[in-house]
Amino acid sequence: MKVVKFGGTSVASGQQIKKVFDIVTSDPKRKIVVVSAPGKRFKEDVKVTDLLIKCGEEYLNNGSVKETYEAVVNRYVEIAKELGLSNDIIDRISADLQEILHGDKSNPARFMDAVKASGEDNNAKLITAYFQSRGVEAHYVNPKEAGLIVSDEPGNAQVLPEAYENLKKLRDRSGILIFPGFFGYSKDGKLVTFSRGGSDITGSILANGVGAEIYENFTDVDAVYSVNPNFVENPKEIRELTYKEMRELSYAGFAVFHDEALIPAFRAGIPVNIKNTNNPSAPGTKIVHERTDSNGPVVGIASDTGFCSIYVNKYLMNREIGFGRRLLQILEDFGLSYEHTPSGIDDISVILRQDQFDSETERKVVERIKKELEVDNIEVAYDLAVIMIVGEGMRKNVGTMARAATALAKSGVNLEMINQGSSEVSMMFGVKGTDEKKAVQALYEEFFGTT
Ligand SMILES: Nc1ncnc2c1ncn2[C@@H]1O[C@H](COP(=O)(O)OP(=O)(O)O)[C@@H](O)[C@H]1O
Ligand SMILES: N[C@@H](CC(=O)OP(=O)(O)O)C(=O)O
Repeated sequence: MKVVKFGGTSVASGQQIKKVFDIVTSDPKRKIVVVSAPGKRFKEDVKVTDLLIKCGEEYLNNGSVKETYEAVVNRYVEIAKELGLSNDIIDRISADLQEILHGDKSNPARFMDAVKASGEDNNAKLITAYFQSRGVEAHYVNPKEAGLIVSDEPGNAQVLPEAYENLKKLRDRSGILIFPGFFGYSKDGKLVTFSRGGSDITGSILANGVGAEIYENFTDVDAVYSVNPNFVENPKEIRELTYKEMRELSYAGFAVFHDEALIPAFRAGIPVNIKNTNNPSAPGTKIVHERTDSNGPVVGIASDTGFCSIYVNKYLMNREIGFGRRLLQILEDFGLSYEHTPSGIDDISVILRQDQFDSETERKVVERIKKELEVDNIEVAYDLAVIMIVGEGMRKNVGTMARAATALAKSGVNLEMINQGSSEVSMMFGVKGTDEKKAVQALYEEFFGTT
């Protein structure tokens, strides 16, 4: 049995959904189909999830959403028309959205989750109707009824262990099961969404639950490339990656697959195959425990922006027991999560995502660090980019750090910090956000270039 997930671009139009139908029905093992909300049809298009967020926020702020509401419904109307479906399905979708928008708003985060999730939920219903219209036995499955139980963290849910046992029962159902991605239900029955891009997570959970032989994740590229294709033209395709490599790369910016989506598949030893809906015969990229392919030391280069760093310096920091713990405790007291902590003998930097760090929080954090840790110097820097070079081969290869640092220096990029992951599968470079593209291109040329 295979679990197959189709991303937003694969279900963005009637034409795309016809491709989904062909792919699913071409292999009888493709039984469980996870779908996203309609995504972008072209570069400047807006995803239905983003329209829904706008719609929900407008409703919370002023109660008037006519234009945005119509923009959402129109996406489904266009799809239904292209697929030759009757108006019944559109009536169902409009009624559902109206009910959600007129529902309980006393908890805005919960309200927004319900609005967002309707994108995948209604698309799953529409796609089921299309499969049925083509004479195939297909059933829409609601995550509540299937027992996809998650933690009660709106917009950031995590699967709970009991979900897997519940989902196992899907194996016994007949026909093709169409399952909406992106959300589950808390123990007390409240709808909760995963973080953005979370339909990948749903697919992985289902693959684990039903013990699938493979989790196929269909998107709009032929493979995972060794670097973001928006930064380098025709980058090298990656045939095979280990779970560890893919997790590091997706965490660090490879938007093609959600970093949290690897764990459920990894735990059950289920390989993941990333494939292209527009070119399904291409082999795609396989994510496995151990790869046979021997790339060079580096398999991929990922980057992301929006980081800040808190640099702290204190003479004899290395001798002061508990310094690191007390520093991180201060951050924890403010509910701040950190990403990296490169350190030296007398100094340490803590890298955070800056969207959680406003000026008032910065003032209070800096004040406490100065007072409680009696540091010699503290500096906060904003708008950093973090670049990761990743590859299992780095464990055995000497000199990768030197090659990377030299390539960056030659291209005139100033390194703000360096960190080597303890697993030796990744190296992190912090640079100014404005240098991100230049740095990625220099590293790509060094490790994959032909010159
Ligand atoms: N290293 C990479 N390899 C492949 N695609 C990447 C990479 N980094 C970023 N991307 C982007 O990820 C996109 C696919 O992810 P996404 O837009 O979430 O698709 P979907 O709609 O299928 O969920 C690609 O179109 C590409 O622009
Ligand atoms: N539609 C949701 C969930 C998702 O996974 O979408 P996509 O498959 O288009 O990345 C989002 O945009 O976040």
